[in-house]
Amino acid sequence: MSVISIDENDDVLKATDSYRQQRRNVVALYLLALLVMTVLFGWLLHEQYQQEIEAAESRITARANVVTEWAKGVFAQSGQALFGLTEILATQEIPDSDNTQLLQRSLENLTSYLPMIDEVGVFDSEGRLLASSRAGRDADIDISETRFFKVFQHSQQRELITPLYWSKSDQRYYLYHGRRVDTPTGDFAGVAVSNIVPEVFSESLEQMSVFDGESISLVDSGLKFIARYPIPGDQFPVGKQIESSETAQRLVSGDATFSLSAKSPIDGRERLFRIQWVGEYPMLAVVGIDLHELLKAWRQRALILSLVMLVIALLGAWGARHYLSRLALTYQLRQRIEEREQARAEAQIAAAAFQTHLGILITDARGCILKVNETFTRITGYSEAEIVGKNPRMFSTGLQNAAFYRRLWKGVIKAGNWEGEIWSQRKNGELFPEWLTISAVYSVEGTLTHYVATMSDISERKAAEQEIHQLAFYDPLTGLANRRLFMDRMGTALKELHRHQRCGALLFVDIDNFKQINDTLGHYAGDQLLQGIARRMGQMLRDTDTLARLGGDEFAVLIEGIDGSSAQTTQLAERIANKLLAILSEPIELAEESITITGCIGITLMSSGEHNVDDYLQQVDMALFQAKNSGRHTVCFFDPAMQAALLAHVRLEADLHLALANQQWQLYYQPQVNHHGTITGVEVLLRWQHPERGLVSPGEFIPLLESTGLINDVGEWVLEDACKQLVRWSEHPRLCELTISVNISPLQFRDDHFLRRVNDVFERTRAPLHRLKLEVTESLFLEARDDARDKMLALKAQGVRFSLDDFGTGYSSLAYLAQLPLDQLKIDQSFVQQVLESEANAAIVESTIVLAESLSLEVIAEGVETEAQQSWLLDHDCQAYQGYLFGRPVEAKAFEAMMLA
Ligand SMILES: Nc1nc2c(ncn2[C@@H]2O[C@H](COP(=O)(O)O[C@H]3[C@@H](O)[C@H](n4cnc5c(=O)[nH]c(N)nc54)O[C@@H]3COP(=O)(O)O)[C@@H](O)[C@H]2O)c(=O)[nH]1
Repeated sequence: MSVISIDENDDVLKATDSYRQQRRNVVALYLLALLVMTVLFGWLLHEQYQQEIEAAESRITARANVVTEWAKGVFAQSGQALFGLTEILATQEIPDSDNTQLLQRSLENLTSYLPMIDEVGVFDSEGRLLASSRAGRDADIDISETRFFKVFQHSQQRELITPLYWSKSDQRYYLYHGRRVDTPTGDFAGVAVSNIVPEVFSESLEQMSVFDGESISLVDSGLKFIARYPIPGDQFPVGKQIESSETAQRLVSGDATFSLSAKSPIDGRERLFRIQWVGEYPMLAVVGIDLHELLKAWRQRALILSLVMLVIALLGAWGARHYLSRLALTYQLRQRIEEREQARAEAQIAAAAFQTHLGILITDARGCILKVNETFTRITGYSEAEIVGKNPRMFSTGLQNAAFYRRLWKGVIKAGNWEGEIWSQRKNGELFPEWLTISAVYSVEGTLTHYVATMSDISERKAAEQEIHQLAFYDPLTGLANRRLFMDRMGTALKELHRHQRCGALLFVDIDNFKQINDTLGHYAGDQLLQGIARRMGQMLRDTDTLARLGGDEFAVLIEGIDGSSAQTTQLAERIANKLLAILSEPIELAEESITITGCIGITLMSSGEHNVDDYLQQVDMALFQAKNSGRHTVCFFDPAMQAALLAHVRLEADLHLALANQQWQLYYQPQVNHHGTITGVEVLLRWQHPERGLVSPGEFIPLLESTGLINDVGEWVLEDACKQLVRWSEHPRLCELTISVNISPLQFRDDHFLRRVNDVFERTRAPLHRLKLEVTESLFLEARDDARDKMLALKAQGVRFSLDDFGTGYSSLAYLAQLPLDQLKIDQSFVQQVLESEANAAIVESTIVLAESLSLEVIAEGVETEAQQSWLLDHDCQAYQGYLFGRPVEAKAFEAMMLA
């Protein structure tokens, strides 16, 4: 396995890239230098070539000029001779054929001093030969039909030279130079013609010195050779036609002088020619220079330069190659060094890795242990010497079956490795969980060579996981499932329930007065109690049931998988609940005391319906609430009606929050009378004018006001409204004596701000406080008695009076009652209404009246509905009454109307 890091791989790749880049740069540089050198040398050679050509051109131009001038001289000489001859003939008239001898002699004289003229002849106006410088010339010669003659005959042309003309009679070429002869009167008299022989020009050209490869030619207007020098071979072919369309074209286009390169028709050598007309004559001077000869020196220089370039290129190539091979060598060396470094690093890493916190075990392909590391020894307790040569099978614990190992090896063979949790054993026999990975190692050829196993002891981790699991899902005090696990089990149970169409039951168990036990015996005892209860309930329930502690003294039991009707399930759940209550009520030893407790159980049945976990929890909660409300040691099943009531309760509570702001509160007044039947005062009773439900009774909403804390605000409103009423009545002569009794909830009274709020009301209303009576109940004095008493005293000091409401229903300490600043005892209507039927009630009422008398308190009986009841009360010295007999609670207006009627 390679242990080269990604960074190192990057370095290797970078080095390779850099090497390749350098190699490319060197090659590119060399090619660039080669290109520059080639261009430079090429330019140099081209320049030199141009110079050679230009020098040659100027040389042949000068030579052509010389030849031209010279040829012109030849024609000028011929012309002068003819001019002289024709002038003489014009003045002396042309002799007739009979006396031409004189003329012939003249002509002979003429040719003797003009060597370029072979013959001079004179023709008459009919074209017949009159005389010739050549003796014995045939007199019948007639040139009248020649174009040459006709030019003179039909025009005023004075002089004309022909191109090369083949003389049939002489069997040779001539250039004929003719001049018109006129009569003295100026008419056409004939033509004097001189025959110029081409050889004249050849001989003259021979006199010229020419360079190697240079040629000088005279060519007629029909591009036939007249003369040339030098002449290849013995004889020059005068009249040889030159086949050069380019030359012909240039001549036709009117070029008087031009240069061109062409192959010589004479010797076949490539030449640069200078061609120009010889004046006005039908002759061209052509000077050529052999390009091969001309460029000989240039070619030599080009060759030398090319050789130099080749040498430089070769040297450059050699240098570049040398540099590249050095570069390659450096790169290879560097690579080798890096490979060696990497190999060393890998070896170090491998060695370090082998001594890792993981235990490592290496076997050969047959599973024979070859090597283990120190960590392995530390984990298992086996030293390398003890284990090498053995098979790892020795670590198997038997906790994994054969199928497990089959899967394991299948994984190793198929995927090349396997990893997982497995139990192993140490040398001392201790079993421990380990995380094991097994990798198969193959050679380059693909043969299995080794197995490498790494292992880590995960016993601590497992223990920690177990602890975390325990903390997360179990109650640390009782070891029972906690709320989270219970919810989870509920979810699973519901799914099972739906799948198998079974029933289940959910029970909530609550210990009665657990708080008191905690408060009185201490939290340690409370904990012991909870542990004891948990143990007992756990022993009683089946393993398939789930018992959980949800918090505080609240336990939950989940009973699953009940096969049967809902009636059977109900019976079973009830039986279990009763058993639970029974074991709860068994005495338990706590803080060296034997305690007996009771509990309440709420039950809801679960079936495959539409309810979810939350629904069932809500239902069982309600059932428990119901059970608790029904008294101690009770079992209650969830009842949908109960749910509806609770829902209504919840809605009512929501509406209550809006009632004050929406002015939905009203005060009703119920009269209180003395034994004469005179109304002495009223009790104000709160009513809630609900927008949908109509008038709601205080029995429904006062507990809600108390549980929500709204009682303080609403109670303050009642007091303030009552005080305002007192103020209003105090101004009315027939109402000013009335007292008003206001009910004060114990919660309201106990509030820290009660006194301040009441005083604020008094401040705001300025009510006559001696007519205000506050009705308090006995429950006010169950706790924080002194505080209640202090508040009463504070108010009493301002003139406020107190009535003890519902007297007889509580557990008041009479001794303490005596210490309270009370003014009145109010006998509860439950006693009053049964006073005639129940001796016990009558006895209570009687003793209450006596007690009030002994404490110097007034006494009033409430709930008086019949005259018999009033009569009985009067007989027993109760002289104040309240009840439907004297008037139901009514609105202020109705009450006032009744009073004033
Ligand atoms: N803290 C506050 N408590 C209040 C306030 N207003 C009322 N209450 C308390 O609510 C309870 C129920 O009151 P209510 O429904 O108004 O019933 C009162 C009378 O209507 C009823 N009564 C009076 N005479 C008779 C009778 O002859 N027969 C009969 N069946 N009932 C009768 O008794 C209730 C008055 O009781 P009490 O206060 O004990 O004198 C009730 O406990 C009220 O105290 C309030 O503003 N604040």
